Amino acid sequence: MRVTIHPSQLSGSIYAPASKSSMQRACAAALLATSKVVITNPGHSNDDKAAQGIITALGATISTIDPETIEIESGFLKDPAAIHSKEDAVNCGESGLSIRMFTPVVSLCTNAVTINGEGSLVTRPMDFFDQVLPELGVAITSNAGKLPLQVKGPLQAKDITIDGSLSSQFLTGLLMAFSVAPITKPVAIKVTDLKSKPYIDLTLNVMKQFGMNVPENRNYEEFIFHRTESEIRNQKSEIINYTVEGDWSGGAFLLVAGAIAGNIHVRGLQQGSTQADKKILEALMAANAGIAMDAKGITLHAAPLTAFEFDATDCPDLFPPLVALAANCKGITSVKGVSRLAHKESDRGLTLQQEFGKMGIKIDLEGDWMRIHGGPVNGAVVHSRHDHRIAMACATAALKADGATVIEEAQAINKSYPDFYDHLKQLGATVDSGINYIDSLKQTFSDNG
Ligand SMILES: O=C(O)C1=C[C@@H](OP(=O)(O)O)[C@@H](O)[C@H](O)C1
Ligand SMILES: C=C(OP(=O)(O)O)C(=O)O
Repeated sequence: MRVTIHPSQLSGSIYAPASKSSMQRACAAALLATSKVVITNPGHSNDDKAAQGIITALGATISTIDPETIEIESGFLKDPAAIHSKEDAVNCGESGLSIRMFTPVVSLCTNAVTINGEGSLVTRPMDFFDQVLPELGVAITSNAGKLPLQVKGPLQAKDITIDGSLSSQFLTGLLMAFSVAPITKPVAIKVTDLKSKPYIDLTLNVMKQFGMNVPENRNYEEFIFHRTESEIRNQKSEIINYTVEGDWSGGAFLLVAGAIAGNIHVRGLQQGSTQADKKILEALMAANAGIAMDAKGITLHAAPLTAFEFDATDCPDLFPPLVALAANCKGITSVKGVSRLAHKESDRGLTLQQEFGKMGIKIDLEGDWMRIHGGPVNGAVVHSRHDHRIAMACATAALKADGATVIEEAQAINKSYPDFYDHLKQLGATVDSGINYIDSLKQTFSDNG
């Protein structure tokens, strides 16, 4: 799909989408719950759907109550001594979090399960599991550290040391799995060089809200599970209600759009959230954005923006919206943490440099630093590179370009924020989407032979 964004002035009010990080964790926690779970604001991104597909394959039943509410009944732990998955294969779609969080959970099963995925996920590194799972009694085969994986448990919770420098998502998965695995004495996961720490706060926060066995967090270096088997089984028996948080990662694009082309009001982003990408507020303030917060939400209006310095090591998903912001700042903005971007849906340091280069924005990559030279932004033909955040970054910057910007393979946004272009339109942006005139001519010619 090709989407054209025209330079636009935004106004009005919009709700941020549901957080896929919050929703996917809620799906894992619901699978591991022994009582019924009601989830409000479940989201409908591809990653949300992948997580729901996985827990269904593992044996959970999901019922839609209304567009805003689903119910999950699991039974996955009904025989804790012999956990069995309903199906012998799960598909994680394109979701890094889902595969890395659910692989340890799937490894609790006594039957062999194949874990696969699609798109960019097949090239993302999973060799962590080749090293760690055998130490926990799990037999694993992989395609030289990539998908597909096949695991056969059951996983045994034991003292272990892991490397947290590539991704926090592996630790999230181990924390979920260890919380239900039988133990007779305290067990510790030691972590070296943990990155993306706030995502672990989100994991622990979801576990707490579900009444799970939450480990003691010793300065993100050691996570100690103290509760023994009989205490773990004594989980909450009443219905668990969980509301998926608004998404600061997708919301960051709306906030930047408001800062460069607004006057808009963004609702549904909790200021007390543990989400890493809440840090976008600090960047907006450092850039002198016109921003005001009240109990109802965040108001942004276009104001002269200045270059800033920012460390995105622990919130790597902010790089794309930060580049859209920095492209509209006077001066050279420096963002730290480029090394965290190599293994996302694209190699984001490079794809941002290349796609924004087409829009006339120069980006230098200097070791772990990205230097973004402020605009003017040119309208151009850019490509999503099959990465949702690249598509949204280009679309956001395009609001202040000197002409129309065409985004190819623009449907990449469906991974996290399927309503993104519609939300821009609701805020008054001129967005043309669907098959355009040239595509329809091509289609006509091929139909006519
Ligand atoms: O746990 C999560 O929900 C996520 C963790 C982050 O990954 P890393 O821990 O690999 O940085 C982030 O980039 C990803 O989009 C979502
Ligand atoms: C990298 C991302 O997600 P994941 O790792 O879960 O695929 C993202 O949403 O930008």
